[in-house]
Amino acid sequence: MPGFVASWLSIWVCTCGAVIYQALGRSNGFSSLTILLAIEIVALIAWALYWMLFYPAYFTPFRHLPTPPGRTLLRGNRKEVFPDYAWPEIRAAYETIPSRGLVRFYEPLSTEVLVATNTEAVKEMFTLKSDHFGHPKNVQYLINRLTGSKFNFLSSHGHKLFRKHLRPAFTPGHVRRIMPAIWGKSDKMITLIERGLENDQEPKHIVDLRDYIRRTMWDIFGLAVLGHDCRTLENPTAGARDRLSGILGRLNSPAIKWGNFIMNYLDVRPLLAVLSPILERSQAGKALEQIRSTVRHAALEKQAKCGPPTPSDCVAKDLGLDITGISIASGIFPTEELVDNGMLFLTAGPNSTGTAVEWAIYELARRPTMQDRLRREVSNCLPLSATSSVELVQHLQALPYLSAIVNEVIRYYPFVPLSSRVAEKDTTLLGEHIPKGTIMLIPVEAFNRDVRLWGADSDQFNPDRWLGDGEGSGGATNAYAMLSFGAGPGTCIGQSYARAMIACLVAALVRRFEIELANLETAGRVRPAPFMKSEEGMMARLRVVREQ
Ligand code: HEM
Repeated sequence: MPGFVASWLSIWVCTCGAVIYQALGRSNGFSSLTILLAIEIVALIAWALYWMLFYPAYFTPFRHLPTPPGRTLLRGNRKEVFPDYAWPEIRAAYETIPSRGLVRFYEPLSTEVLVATNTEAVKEMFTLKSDHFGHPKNVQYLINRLTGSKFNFLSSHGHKLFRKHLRPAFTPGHVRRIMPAIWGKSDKMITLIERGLENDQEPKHIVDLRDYIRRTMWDIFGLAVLGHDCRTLENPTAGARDRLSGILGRLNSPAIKWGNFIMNYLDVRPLLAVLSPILERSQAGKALEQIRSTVRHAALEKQAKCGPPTPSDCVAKDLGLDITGISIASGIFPTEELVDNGMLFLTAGPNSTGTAVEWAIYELARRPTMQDRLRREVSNCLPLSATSSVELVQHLQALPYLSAIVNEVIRYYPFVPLSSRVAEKDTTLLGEHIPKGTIMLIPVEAFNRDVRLWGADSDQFNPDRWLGDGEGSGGATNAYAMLSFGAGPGTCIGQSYARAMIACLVAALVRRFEIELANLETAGRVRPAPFMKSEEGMMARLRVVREQ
């Protein structure tokens, strides 16, 4: 039973009790309010004892499932009530508790969740019964607040339509067509970094690569999603991008931690709806509103070109290669849905993709031989003196070692290392009865590095696994071994874009610069947040590579 239902129920029962007590005239001088409070406190203690002590030990329907030892009432199976990183303890449970696909785990205050520990459980949840399992309400709320989009509340029918009509904008063939635009922005980034290096008198100039990568990503997404050049590379402080990055960076603030924690027990969405006008006036709200108005403007401009939206009319009007243009050409999305979709792409894409580029740079800086090998491959395809023709740029995507590095970064550094679902109806999983409301955790990082799925070197960063026989699979033995993009009907629709963007930015950087990190020792530290992101970013020392 969800916590908030139980608490409301107990309060309601107690209130009735107090009223009956009062009606029977047995108050003996105590005020009815005192009695009411006393009864409610006793009931809440009884309720807490039941859910924290007796339920996990005797009443849970999952009592036959294995569970990590050493649970405490306050912290559950965690070491802290507010751990900085949620995923390592879940990964440990995955790796150390023998199970047949499900492990029982207790969050602080003994909230019970189930951890999926084999690919069969993931396949059933993500693919075979994807409409039985949705995103938990706190995750939905967070996604909607961060993306400024109502997308996540789509019905499964709405979701199918969304996927069907957007598919043409996400095929590998379409992404190949926009590769030159992605490369153009990557090239611009290199020119600006070089200019910065030339203007600097310091021989040991340190470049904040995170900042360049973020700006480049934002510009690329502006083009890919809206056909709009945000020109953030040229104007570093332009627009809402910086404020939005700041907001995403504060995801582990105490307010968010507390909010998330409380939402495990109480449904506070009505309260948040009341607070909505205040939240909209916050820095985050204003940044999102500014981006939303840019998206709306771009969508309306394209719709105006189109006239009455029938697919054939719109295609003839050349709405561009961007995702919004293609969505309008489908003729099915009303303006506000176009805006919601645009917001989702603009807020979900740049951060995850930019983070993957950072991790690629980190690994290449740690391994100069790997870096040289990649530089040779990229320079053979696209020599420094060559004009970046469309064909050459498109060929980048087919470079085996570059693709191997991109795939390995995505495997080794999943942006969302711990994914979650909630059972939206009574259902079954691996033959277990799963009551509605059960929270499921999917330890993505543990699957991505599982020795049983990837072999003995599963915990090493090794792009070679994606070459030769491993091409396409990385040598993994199961289609559900890599979960960085999710799986099933809700899998990341933007993965071809992500791969193309990571390939272009990494190729452009490595082709032009020999990269060392000034903060090599500390750059690998992960920021406390739900995402796997470096705390400091990549502070690089760059040496320009000259034509031989
Ligand atoms: C390395 C980069 C990326 C990673 C690691 C990533 C990861 C993910 C994951 C794990 C999901 C599934 C979430 C879930 O079901 O819980 C997802 C969904 C999604 N992603 Fe990505 N993503 C990346 C890049 C992108 C890009 C570039 C775009 C847009 C161009 C994008 C757009 C989306 C959308 C629209 C969904 C929702 C799909 C649906 O529900 O049908 N992502 N992404």
